[in-house]
Amino acid sequence: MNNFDKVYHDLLGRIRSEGTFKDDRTGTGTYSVFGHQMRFDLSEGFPLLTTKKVLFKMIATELIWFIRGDTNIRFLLEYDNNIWNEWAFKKWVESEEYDGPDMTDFGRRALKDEDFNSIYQDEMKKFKDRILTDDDFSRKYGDLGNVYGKQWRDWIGPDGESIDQLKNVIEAIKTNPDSRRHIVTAWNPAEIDTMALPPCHSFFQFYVKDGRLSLQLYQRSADVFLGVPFNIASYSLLLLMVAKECSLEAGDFVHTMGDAHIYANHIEAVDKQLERNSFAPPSLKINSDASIFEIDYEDFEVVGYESHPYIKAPIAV
Ligand SMILES: Nc1nc(=O)c2c([nH]1)NC[C@@H]1CN(c3ccc(C(=O)N[C@@H](CCC(=O)O)C(=O)O)cc3)CN21
Ligand SMILES: O=c1ccn([C@H]2C[C@H](O)[C@@H](COP(=O)(O)O)O2)c(=O)[nH]1
Repeated sequence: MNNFDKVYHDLLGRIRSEGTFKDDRTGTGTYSVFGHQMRFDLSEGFPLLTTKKVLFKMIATELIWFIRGDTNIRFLLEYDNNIWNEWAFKKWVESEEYDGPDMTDFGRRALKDEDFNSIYQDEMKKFKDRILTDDDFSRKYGDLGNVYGKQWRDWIGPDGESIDQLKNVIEAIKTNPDSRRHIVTAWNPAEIDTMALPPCHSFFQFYVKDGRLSLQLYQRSADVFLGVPFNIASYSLLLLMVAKECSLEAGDFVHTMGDAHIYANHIEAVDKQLERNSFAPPSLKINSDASIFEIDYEDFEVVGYESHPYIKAPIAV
């Protein structure tokens, strides 16, 4: 087993053996542990898991969306990235303007009721088309509130001033590498209620030693089967980009989690994945000298990614 897949399988295995059942906001139910840490040494390759297929395009376009300070799903949909649809859709169907079929609790109902699921799929398709084609509609209902991108790039301070945390942290790494204050936080308590979902990957810190840049993330809540493979690759990609920007080598991505859970309806999928062996990890090339603020999805190249097939599982909304 390669080291990357191994530490991830260790977490799955730990939750399978020690995780206790816990109800959760989505009504799905989870097996959960509190407090877990994984470490990925990026000199060994790029941690895109190989025991199931993980879609790099979804990860890279979401990260570019954060870096641009964008909070509207239109950008994601332009790349056919559908991972945030449900949370924008929820705001739409709960709004005064929505007068279509009742979509209460659509996430869970779509799993249980086939007739409802087909009505839901129709409504979702109409919603996506409108986000892509209708500017006013998209401004109003495509926006997820002041989520990651807004806080990273345009945190509003007490006097209304804009704070660009990402730009500041990169400047500080370059000019004062030994600082212990290289921090970006998406957790803005004053704005949580504007957000479609309070930040899960909430807070990260950089660390420089011997020409190597490391990053540690605190993730308050971790959907270990669907979210975590994305989060690992996303922060590793961010680390590679910031390291390049600062002319440093990429060191370790340290992933610290609070409530690390497997949803009850992912257990079968997890057990299937746990039976698989890994391939050698891929590597990642950035084929451009553009700054992190200008980089495009097309500038990334995943080299040598061999994986087992997808394992489908429903997302808890
Ligand atoms: N319950 C939950 N888990 C999450 O991981 C999560 C949320 N909610 N809400 C916000 C974002 C959205 N994220 C998501 C959403 C969907 C997938 C997902 O379904 N992944 C599939 C393939 C997706 C596709 O093909 O479009 C996978 O197999 O990885 C992953 C991460 C991560 N976050
Ligand atoms: O990047 C992400 C975003 C979300 N998640 C998961 C973690 C939880 O399962 C849900 C959020 O629900 P809360 O009730 O707000 O904790 O989304 C993730 O793993 N990674």
